[in-house]
Amino acid sequence: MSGERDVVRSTYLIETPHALGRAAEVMAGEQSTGTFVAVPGETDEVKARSAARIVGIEELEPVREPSLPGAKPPKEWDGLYRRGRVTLEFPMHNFGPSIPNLMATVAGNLYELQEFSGLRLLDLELPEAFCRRYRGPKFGVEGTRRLAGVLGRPIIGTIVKPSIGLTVEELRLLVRELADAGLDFIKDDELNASPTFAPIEDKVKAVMEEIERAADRTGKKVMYAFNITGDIDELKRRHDLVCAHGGTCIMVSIQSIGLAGLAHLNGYSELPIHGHRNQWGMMTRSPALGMEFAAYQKLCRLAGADHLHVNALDSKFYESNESVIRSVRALREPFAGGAHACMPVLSSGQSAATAERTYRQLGTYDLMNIAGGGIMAHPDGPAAGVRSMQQAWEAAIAGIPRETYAERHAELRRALETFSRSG
Ligand SMILES: O=C(COP(=O)(O)O)[C@H](O)[C@H](O)COP(=O)(O)O
Ligand SMILES: [Mg+2]
Repeated sequence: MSGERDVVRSTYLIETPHALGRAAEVMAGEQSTGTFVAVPGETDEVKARSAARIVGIEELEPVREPSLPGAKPPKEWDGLYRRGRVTLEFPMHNFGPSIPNLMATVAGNLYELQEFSGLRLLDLELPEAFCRRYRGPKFGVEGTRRLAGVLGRPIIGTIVKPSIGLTVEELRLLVRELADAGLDFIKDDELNASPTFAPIEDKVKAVMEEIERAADRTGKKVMYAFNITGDIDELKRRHDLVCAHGGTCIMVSIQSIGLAGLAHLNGYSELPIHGHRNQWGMMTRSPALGMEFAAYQKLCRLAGADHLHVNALDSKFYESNESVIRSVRALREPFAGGAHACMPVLSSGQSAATAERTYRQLGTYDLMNIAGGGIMAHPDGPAAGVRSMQQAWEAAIAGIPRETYAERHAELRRALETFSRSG
């Protein structure tokens, strides 16, 4: 809905030695018209114009130990840290449809308030005005599929491994092998943007020569996500460089360039933007701090991420499969009156051994499944690694048990022997 008085709603999990209502008042006050003491300028008119409102408090089970250090209890205290879900409503005219200023309001100083021993942003409800200001992904799932030429199955890809250290000539040979093996997508690791021993200018030239040569042979143009992460002026130069060489994708570390950097890039980008969420762990791993992916992904999508990392099922990271499944589903949900279609990127500890369960649990193949070690470390080499991933997904989509399919597909069989983990 859009109107005279658009509002943003933000929902938090809080933990506090104070009464929940008192703690919610502190949050609402500090993030809008109030401060630690009443100031004369905070008139009724000012409050009517700009104060945040508490629109929901739901009490949860209290705890005896604080999740975070530094909370200061009231003088009279029963020793409990109360927990609850609090929803605040902010008039949007306090910050306008501006992601950087929205962040300062809904995810700013409130994390430091001494009234709290835990505070986590769970979700955000944004008005349509955000959708009008930020255009969101230009390619999304459809556009990426069109450019990569992949329909009816996931986009299967790899991360160049070793992540960092290959010379341009070593990279060239690897790309040649992967492209010849029929891989859909290759990406730089987040550790590898423009190392001085393999500057991006040389990398792009060599990689695109190999990709074009393979396309001439096979008719298939591999999508390569070049990591263009850098300072703001470098983003434009590097984007233009990739375009000039016929590249079809760029990648950025979203936290490194910031959401405003991403939105700026999206303003002129002619290519799908592959959003890598490294550093996200420090914003989310503590359950009593940071934010949920439900909130974060909306901001990334508005700012223009065509692809967004969600970890993966059975990955090498701490995140549970349930949480990954929630993230994939969240990316499909429209919000703020727009679709912002964004492709989930399942990456981290992936291999032919992870495909079957991934498909069974997600029930969709509208995703990118990307395996670094799972392709590079195939016992018969990267090309066999590519084929093993393709075979694993063929079997999964056809509903054929992977062990059955592996009887007639040697690459899959060898991959399962190598990468299957218990559990
Ligand atoms: O950063 C990530 C995930 O994002 P991305 O995969 O895009 O880099 C992982 O650490 C690895 O790189 C995945 O490699 P592997 O498949 O060897 O675990
Ligand atoms: Mg990586």
